[in-house]
Amino acid sequence: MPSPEPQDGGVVYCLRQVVKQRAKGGSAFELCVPRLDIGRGEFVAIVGASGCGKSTLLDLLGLVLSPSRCEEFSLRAGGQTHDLMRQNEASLARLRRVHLGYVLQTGGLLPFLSVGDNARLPCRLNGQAGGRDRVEELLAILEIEKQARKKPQFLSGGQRQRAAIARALAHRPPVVLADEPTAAVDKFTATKIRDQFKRLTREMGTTLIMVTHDHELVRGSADRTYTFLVEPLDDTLTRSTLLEAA
Ligand SMILES: Nc1ncnc2c1ncn2[C@@H]1O[C@H](COP(=O)(O)OP(=O)(O)OP(=O)(O)O)[C@@H](O)[C@H]1O
Repeated sequence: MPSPEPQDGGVVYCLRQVVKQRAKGGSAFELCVPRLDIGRGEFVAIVGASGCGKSTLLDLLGLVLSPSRCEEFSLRAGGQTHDLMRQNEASLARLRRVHLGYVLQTGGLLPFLSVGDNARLPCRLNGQAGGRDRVEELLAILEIEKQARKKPQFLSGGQRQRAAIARALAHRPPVVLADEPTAAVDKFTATKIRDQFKRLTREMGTTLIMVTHDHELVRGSADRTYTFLVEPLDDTLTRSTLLEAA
């Protein structure tokens, strides 16, 4: 499968002193990312216990949340460096649509579309030609080509996750973000999906950023693993700082 862009080892995300504060009820949470550089084609795992800020970090990287403050927060994609603090909603939406792919915990497929139409949707939204062939190829590699005409509800959990992976990769984004993509399947299936996902993204030169609570799943497989140091600062404020795991 050809790469969409040359693998130049360049940085895709650059974060410096990024802080996101969230408040709920009487308590507040602060995610701190002192420094994070994510390279093209890397498989980066983000691991940690419930509530440590994994989804908050993924939502920042997915341009769904914006930092409360930062020194630098940029994305290199499409041959340009985008200062993410200087984009309006429309340009953030465009960056998301063109350059990012998502796999959600439960697939996030549209129930009224077939698996094939779900997977082709990003290509259609981006006006990309060749989506049909590309999706057929991806479904075959992911061993779900026989499910292409079915609605998601008729698939097993593992098949749904594979369909979500096909959809995330169909428009050849430089970055794919996956939030607990194997949480709903057994260990054997999770390992198989992880390996297929990793192989496909590697072949395409796509950066894969995967959130998981399951350290075992990514140990020895991810290029780098990050985790969090969680510190209660007082009765109402918890700070969680991103650290590279040993
Ligand atoms: N919409 C929100 N508004 C305010 N605070 C929130 C919101 N969503 C999450 N939080 C808080 O932010 C903190 C981090 O939550 P986050 O969902 O990022 O953790 P997580 O590691 O992904 O957890 P889990 O593994 O349970 O999904 C938690 O203290 C949570 O209560």
